[in-house]
Amino acid sequence: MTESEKQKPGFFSRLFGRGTPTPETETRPEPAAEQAAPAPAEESGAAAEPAQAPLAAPTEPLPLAAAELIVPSEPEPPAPPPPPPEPTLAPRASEPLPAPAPAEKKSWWRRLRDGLSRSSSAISRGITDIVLKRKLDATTLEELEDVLIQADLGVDVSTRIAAAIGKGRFDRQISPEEVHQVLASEVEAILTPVAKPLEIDRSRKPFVLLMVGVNGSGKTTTIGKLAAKFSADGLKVTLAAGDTFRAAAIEQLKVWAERTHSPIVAREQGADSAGLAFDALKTAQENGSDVLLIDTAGRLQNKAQLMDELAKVVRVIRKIDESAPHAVLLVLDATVGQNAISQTEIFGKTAGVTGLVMTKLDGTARGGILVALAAKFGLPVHYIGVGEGIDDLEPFSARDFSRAIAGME
Ligand SMILES: Nc1nc2c(ncn2[C@@H]2O[C@H](COP(=O)(O)OP(=O)(O)OP(=O)(O)O)[C@@H](O)[C@H]2O)c(=O)[nH]1
Repeated sequence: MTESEKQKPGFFSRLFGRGTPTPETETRPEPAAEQAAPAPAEESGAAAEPAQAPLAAPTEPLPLAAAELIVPSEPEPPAPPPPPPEPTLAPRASEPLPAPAPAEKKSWWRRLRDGLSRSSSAISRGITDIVLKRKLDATTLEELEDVLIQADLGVDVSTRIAAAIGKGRFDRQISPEEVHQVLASEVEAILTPVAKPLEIDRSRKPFVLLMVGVNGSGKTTTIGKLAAKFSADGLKVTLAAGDTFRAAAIEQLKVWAERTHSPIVAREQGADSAGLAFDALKTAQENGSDVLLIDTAGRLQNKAQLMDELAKVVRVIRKIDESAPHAVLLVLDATVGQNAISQTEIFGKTAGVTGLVMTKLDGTARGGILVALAAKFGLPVHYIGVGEGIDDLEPFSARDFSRAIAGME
């Protein structure tokens, strides 16, 4: 273990949401990585090309200055403390203790509904405060619009929804439920065109999925969750630890590889990620994988370098399969709110993004950003994440999301 890894004791707890790592996991040598190591792509000339070739068509010059991508998102106010536990009567010594209820696994709808509760309660509170007091008029509608803007739905979407609420109801006293209904159906109408499942083309062997996104957006975790899903569907998956910038990202992916019994191609920190992707594609072809999931670095300190690196990864894997990558998924962290718009703009134009995954919708009041993104870019939304667990990622459903964010049961 390197010094830098030793200094990151919180990594495994972050990954699993619990205690310290098992020693085997940390120290286990990675056979697939060793097998992959002898044929570095840069030595084969693959990586020696100039970095200017287009990453994916259509490519355009970078639209924004590097500094814009670096802008940290405004810190979100912390979640309110949980309510104090209900007082309970201690059982008398003579009474048998009730058997502990088996921990019931929450349905996806419940997890989604609970996950989005910070977003939905902020909206619901705002709506109730406004419509219970007054009839619907221009001022009320403007206030409703403000509530939606504050929940990160964006100005255009909020104006559209406020107009729909006002339609035929002007000068009437309306109920919060009526507003929730309109909100849910307007949001669903915006989201339905983008709610598209990720199709794995089985004729591509492997189907190459490039995962992009800024540091900490949840890329590596999402790769792990996708690997688990694909494996459960009977697909053979290979992982490529292409975020060679961070030792922790490589280790994290190795853990997911172990958990999902997937081969992994990994190298030491600082290795050339394009060379690694090249080796990974070769390995995935040789081992008969159906899907190759490639992790990438997402550091923002130097945007041009980041994009060059992504371009190089694509150029190099196209030496083996010119149709690859078959999908480029941008992973976005919902908690960054409006910052997700500039991330989508930049990665969309320079990395040939074909679809989105939004993570961390749990515990944020900014879930409305997904609606703003859908309205602005129309990019397919394939999956959403509402937690760190292996099952906390599901295909995106416009209806479920719109009902959850509107606070409906
Ligand atoms: N609450 C919550 N946490 C998540 C979700 N998805 C990922 N995370 C956590 O977000 C943190 C960052 O995730 P990573 O997968 O390391 O992000 P990354 O984009 O690979 O980041 P780098 O490795 O730094 O490039 C981890 O602690 C994950 O467990 C989610 O849907 N909900």
